[in-house]
Amino acid sequence: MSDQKISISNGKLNVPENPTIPFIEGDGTGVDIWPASQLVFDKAVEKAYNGKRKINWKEVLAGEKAFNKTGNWLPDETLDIFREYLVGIKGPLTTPVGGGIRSLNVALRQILDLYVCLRPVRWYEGVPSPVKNPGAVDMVIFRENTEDIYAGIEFAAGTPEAQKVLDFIAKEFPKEFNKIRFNTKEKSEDFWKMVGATDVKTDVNVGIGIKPVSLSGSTRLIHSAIAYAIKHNQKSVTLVHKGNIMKFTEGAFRDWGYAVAEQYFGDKVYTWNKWEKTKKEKGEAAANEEQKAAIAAGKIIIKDSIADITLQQVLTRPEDFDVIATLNLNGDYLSDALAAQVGGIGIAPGANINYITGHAIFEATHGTAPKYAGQDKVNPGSVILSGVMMLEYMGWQEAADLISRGLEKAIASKRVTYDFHRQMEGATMLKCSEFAQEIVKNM
Ligand SMILES: NC(=O)C1=CN([C@@H]2O[C@H](COP(=O)(O)OP(=O)(O)OC[C@H]3O[C@@H](n4cnc5c(N)ncnc54)[C@H](OP(=O)(O)O)[C@@H]3O)[C@@H](O)[C@H]2O)C=CC1
Ligand SMILES: O=C(O)CCC(=O)C(=O)O
Ligand SMILES: [Mg+2]
Repeated sequence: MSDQKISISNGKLNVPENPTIPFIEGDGTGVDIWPASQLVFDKAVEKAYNGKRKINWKEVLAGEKAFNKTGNWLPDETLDIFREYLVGIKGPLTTPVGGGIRSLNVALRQILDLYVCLRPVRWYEGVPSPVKNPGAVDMVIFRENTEDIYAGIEFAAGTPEAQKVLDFIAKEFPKEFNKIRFNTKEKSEDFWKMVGATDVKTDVNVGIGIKPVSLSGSTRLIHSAIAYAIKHNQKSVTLVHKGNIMKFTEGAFRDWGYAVAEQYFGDKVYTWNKWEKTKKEKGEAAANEEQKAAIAAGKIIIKDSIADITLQQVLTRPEDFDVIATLNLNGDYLSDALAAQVGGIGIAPGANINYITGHAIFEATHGTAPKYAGQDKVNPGSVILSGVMMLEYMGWQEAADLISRGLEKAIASKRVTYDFHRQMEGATMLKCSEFAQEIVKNM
């Protein structure tokens, strides 16, 4: 098949009839999920466009497969191809805990500057859920994808690098240095007894991590979230942060968020920042009246919520949340927690997008689930729905709709993979590949 590239001009994607789309199969359960997903995508495109359109899949390497074949975890060629072809899709990649390589998933997002991690969370009729009213869960998470502690600026305890940073803080910021508990490696025997250990002779003590959060990084993420809320007629955007504790990173994210809303979106939005101002000047009743009028006029409410209570409230009052804009780590936690409410991680899709350059890589929210690798067992729904997001992004809505419908019907007929089967009464358990075929049958 000829090599046709997706391109972008004046902010609009140009998608040829037979676009080449690079994909990464993924580690672990990637070998099961990818072929199942590709089958669904190809059948949907064929059915929607009677063979007039077809995706030309191009495998690119990353993770274990890349390392085994090339000695490199993330070959430059893979990055070049994603740059060149604009839109791609990937399976999960393994990241070891503690030592070893840094996350390839995070590296792809950072190197290609895919600053929005977009994770919609909605319920499909019939999907088993631990909450009473899963239908009320309909949120879209905009997770900042390039900064925060994911920048990976960390120094292991006991290394000369960590010591250098500690020495710098001791010299330049003595007050802050004293806030670092156990800031010296000189410890007496009594000290080690006090922490519950004996016989410890080690230089290892304080590991250091740095959390960069910028005005530019926050602005572009929050701008995208509000623009999305306007385009999709959403009622609110909630800025989720832990700004009471991390004042100049997460607190700044909130303040910059309100500034973005007021500066760029003017009378399309009403912010809680404005509510506070009116309350101070004219009292609470006047502020409430102002907000009520803004809602009646169809304005989007821009509000904020502290991260810990947010994790409770998305469970207890999900109808209060529409679009959520948040920092990288909060977004990671929130997306797995929210996925649980609507059927779990096996059906939670996502996309990494740069809305300016048009680059996008679609990927599941879950990881490699290594204990199930190669068993043809896990739910391919998360990658399949990420593919639905990709088709929508390309403007191939008809193919996207066919897949959504096929998935809904497969679930309604209770023919599902193990994760849904264990929560459903009277369901038939299908393998990963069989569930994909079931979706195709129901398209
Ligand atoms: N973007 C990416 O590529 C990501 C990669 N990772 C990486 O994946 C590896 C494993 O991470 P881990 O924390 O175990 O998280 P995983 O998401 O891989 O797995 C955790 C659990 O989630 C459930 N699960 C995961 N995938 C599916 C699926 N397709 N269908 C049904 N259930 C599923 C399983 O639950 P149960 O046991 O209940 O059946 C599984 O044991 C790590 O190396 C991590 O860094 C993690 C997240 C994202
Ligand atoms: O990169 C990883 O291994 C984990 C990433 C992750 O948890 C996520 O993107 O949600
Ligand atoms: Mg995660």
